[in-house]
Amino acid sequence: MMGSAQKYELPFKLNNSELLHNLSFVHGEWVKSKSGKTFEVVDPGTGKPWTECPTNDAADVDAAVKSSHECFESYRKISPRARAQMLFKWDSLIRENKEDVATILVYETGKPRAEAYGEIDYSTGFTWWFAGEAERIQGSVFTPALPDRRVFTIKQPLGVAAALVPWNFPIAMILRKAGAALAAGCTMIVKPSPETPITVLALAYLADKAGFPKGALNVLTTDLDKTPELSEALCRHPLVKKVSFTGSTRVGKLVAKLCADNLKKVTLELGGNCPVLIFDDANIDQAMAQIFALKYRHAGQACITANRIYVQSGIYDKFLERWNAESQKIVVGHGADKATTMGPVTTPRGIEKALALVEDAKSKGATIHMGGNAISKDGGYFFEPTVITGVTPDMDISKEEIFAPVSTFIKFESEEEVVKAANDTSMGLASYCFTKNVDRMWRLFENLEAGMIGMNTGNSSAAESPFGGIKQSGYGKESGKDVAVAEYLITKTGTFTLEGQS
Ligand SMILES: O=CCCC(=O)O
Repeated sequence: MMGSAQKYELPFKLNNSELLHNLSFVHGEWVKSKSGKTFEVVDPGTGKPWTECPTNDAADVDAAVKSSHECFESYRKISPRARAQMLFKWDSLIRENKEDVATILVYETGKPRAEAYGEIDYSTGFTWWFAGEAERIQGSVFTPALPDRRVFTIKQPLGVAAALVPWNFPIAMILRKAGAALAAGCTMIVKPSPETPITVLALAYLADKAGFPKGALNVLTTDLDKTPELSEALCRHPLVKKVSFTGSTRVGKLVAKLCADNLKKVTLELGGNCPVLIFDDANIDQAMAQIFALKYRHAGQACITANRIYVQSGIYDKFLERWNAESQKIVVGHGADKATTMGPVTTPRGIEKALALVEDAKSKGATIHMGGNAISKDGGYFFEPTVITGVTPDMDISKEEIFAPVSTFIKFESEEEVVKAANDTSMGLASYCFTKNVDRMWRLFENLEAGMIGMNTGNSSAAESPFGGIKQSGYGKESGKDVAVAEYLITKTGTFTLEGQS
């Protein structure tokens, strides 16, 4: 690691210290930024920096893109089986280094170790899945209306892709995007979030070890200030043909605008404001277990988390009582502590936003049943598990992504009323419903406006299921059969006129 040993004390020890890199990775080399500037990587559980990474800016983009493009020219011709084998090798190496990768993840995101393991298991689902997908990319052949013609389609990789990824699930987001791109025959440049570059660099190191050629997966790190400049340079570079972004709707619109100038293909996984509908006839144990895990996953910092929990009046009091009792049991602490069941939020901005949302709700008449405050503990960014009732549509907390361990409850009477309320948002990422009435469930599946519907199910993200939203939650699909790899392919149509076939 560059100069960090003297400047910072590493707060953990790895079994395989080779995994730890804090320079950008371009064309198989560990490189500094042209400016030589760096930014600090902070442990959210203590607020202390523990390493630094290059602050790349627009001046660093061309070399990285040219490397990716040079690699693309040969990588596109590698057989799908060879691409699958590299993805499988990458998958095995990540699994072999699971303990260490989890440690880095804990010290970058703050999530508890058990959740870090969970993220790695979830994420290697993508490498495994896309290894399989690589060999199943196929075109078609058919006879059109004109009988002397034959039409065929082939699928070809788009070219260099750029991935702009968030900090909440840095392993899952990289493997979901890079898995699809590399399976398709594209190369990729990743711009990790400033909070989680080291996790991403460890994955790049393992991709290199897995045999991917130089330039197949480049990583350019940068800080918060230079993120817009670096991202814009990537979106505008003529050799970048595709951009995949996961993050806020506000930034997603900027990315779409930048890419629209050159009609680049874009996948946008944007904000969520996901409703949960729990009906009187639901299995309360099932709903509790599923939604509790969903809500408190990574201290509420998931785009598909439960943002608004609607409970029907017949079970409302009982459900709330159980929710409060379970929430009281949460042990908030550093992700590396064995007793911890919920870590800090990842950034101080997360604390500020949660406080502002709670304050706004309170000022508009909501009741705070528990929590509502930051926890001052060891310098970390901790927030109390918080339960709020009496939430109304005019409150910011019911309009915005909370991204903190704050649960909001709303009582409802009828299916019609709750569907209207659930859909009353510009977002459409995921919705969840709990009922044992099959007809109602089917209606909810059809009537809820979201890209993913959990039916008696909380978190349903999986490599084999298409992931993606509608409305202002974005467009395009990641993961799932055919659709995710298709985001990185073009379809070329050939038409052939056949003579002598009477
Ligand atoms: O936060 C967004 C991604 C969460 C997931 O993949 O389940």
